[in-house]
Amino acid sequence: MRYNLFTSHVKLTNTIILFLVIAVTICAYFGELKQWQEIAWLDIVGEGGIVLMTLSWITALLISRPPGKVTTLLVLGLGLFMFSATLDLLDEWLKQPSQLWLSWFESLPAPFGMSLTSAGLYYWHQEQFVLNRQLRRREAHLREHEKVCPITGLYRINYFHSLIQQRQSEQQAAILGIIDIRDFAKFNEQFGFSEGDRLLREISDLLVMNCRLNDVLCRYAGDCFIVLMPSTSRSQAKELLAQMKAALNHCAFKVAKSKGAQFQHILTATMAMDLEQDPVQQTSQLHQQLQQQKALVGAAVY
Ligand SMILES: Nc1nc2c(ncn2[C@@H]2O[C@H](COP(=O)(O)OP(=O)(O)OP(=O)(O)O)[C@@H](O)[C@H]2O)c(=O)[nH]1
Repeated sequence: MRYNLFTSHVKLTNTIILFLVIAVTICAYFGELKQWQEIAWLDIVGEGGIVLMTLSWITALLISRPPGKVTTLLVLGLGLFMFSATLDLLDEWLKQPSQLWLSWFESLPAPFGMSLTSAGLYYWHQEQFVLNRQLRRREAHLREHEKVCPITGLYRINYFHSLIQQRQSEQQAAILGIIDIRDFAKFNEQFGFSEGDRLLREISDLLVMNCRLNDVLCRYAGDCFIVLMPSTSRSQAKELLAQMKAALNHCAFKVAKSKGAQFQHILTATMAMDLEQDPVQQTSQLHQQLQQQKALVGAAVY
């Protein structure tokens, strides 16, 4: 999710603009234009770069983060640093009178801002710790957010393959499970693609809730999910998948603009992870097992 600078962070955005206006006003009011030959262009490039980079960091923070203590500390800290840097930059064009309060005004905000940024980073670390706990069961040893499915928030299948590889290199056994929603194409046709997306999101949340702490759930493709269950016997894995199936079967999904609830029909399959076989082959073998089950139960299962 991206945040709007002018609606989600209106106070912080105004504060940053105010910092810039104050810096320019002070310099314009007290300063005196320098002669052309007195201007150090190299300093302008360096100091201008610092101001622009700080502004771009502030913008990136405001776009990426929700309002709250961490965002406020980081943005105010960087804003004060940018304020000092802007005064420093404008000095290159304007001679400032050597008044003590003015030099304090230029020097003090930067260290104060850096202290605020440091406090913000400390709270960010704590926030991330909590988020990491929430992310368990969705990811294991890696974090590569370009591999995450934006609809369900789950990692895609290539991440799952890297997990298998990792376990193979550590000679650690696991059971692989697959979960498929029946007739999802019909659901899309009947209620629309965006309701289909919402159903996929709800299903993945429910599946994550039914996983144990060390299991990792990923999206296989379309309406199919795959789970890695470490240190698990085949019967435990079957029991776990039966619980997931029951949870999904009983979930009364309320479709927008429809009075009734929709219940899902689920198929699952499991297999023991092979410590030697190629991960891609293993997951497609598991998917094939599922297809065979589909062929066996056909449409009569409902
Ligand atoms: N809403 C939505 N639909 C998707 C997404 N990805 C794939 N699909 C749809 O999911 C459907 C999957 O179709 P199938 O593989 O035939 O699955 P199914 O209709 O459940 O059929 P069975 O599993 O055989 O019962 C297709 O209609 C795809 O267009 C997605 O991200 N969002």
